[in-house]
Amino acid sequence: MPIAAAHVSSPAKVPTPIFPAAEDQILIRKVAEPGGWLSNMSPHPVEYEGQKWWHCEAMFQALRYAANDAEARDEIRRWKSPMRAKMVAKRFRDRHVVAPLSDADVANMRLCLRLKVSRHSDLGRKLIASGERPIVEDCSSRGRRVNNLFWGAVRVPDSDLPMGYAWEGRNWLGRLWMELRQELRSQS
Ligand SMILES: Nc1nc(O)c(N)c(N[C@@H]2O[C@H](COP(=O)(O)O)[C@@H](O)[C@H]2O)n1
Repeated sequence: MPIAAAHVSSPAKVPTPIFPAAEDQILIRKVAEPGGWLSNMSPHPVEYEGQKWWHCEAMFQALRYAANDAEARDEIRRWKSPMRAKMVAKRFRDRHVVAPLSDADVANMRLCLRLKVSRHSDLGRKLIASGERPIVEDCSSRGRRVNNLFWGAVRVPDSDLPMGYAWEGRNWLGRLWMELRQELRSQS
């Protein structure tokens, strides 16, 4: 599987899907919660092109900047707090070479997850052990913002459904984890 960063492409413009909630789903919320190891904010360092990143969040945010934009990339990379790295990244947003929520952004997120499991093999095993359980980044507490509905999903109450709600969102983070799980399983 090629491990290389992607570059600019256009943001997706399709209606936000609704999908069912499942009893056995794994939720990505806060790092300290059970599905927290799947969050980009979890304290699992990754390495890419000879550089170490404290967590996927910093690397993912930095990949939106050109490889030779050392000012932006180095400033994002130095923060051990993932939220801080994410916030600092916004300072340089007028220099993005990868548009947030674009196909290239998704490809970079895929790269980050692959690097995470390739460096932390226990996470790869845990992922395979999760079987077919749906994985959802639950952004309900953060509201229906475009980025939340893109990387994750929010609960939509529906008393006719067994769980009492459905999900609204593209759930790209959850989908990429499920895609990687499928790949790892086929290799094992
Ligand atoms: N604001 C925020 N707080 C958290 O606790 C989060 N887990 C996230 N989600 C992550 O943010 C990344 C996307 O960044 P952009 O909003 O597109 O800049 C991605 O790693 C999400 O999983 N956000």
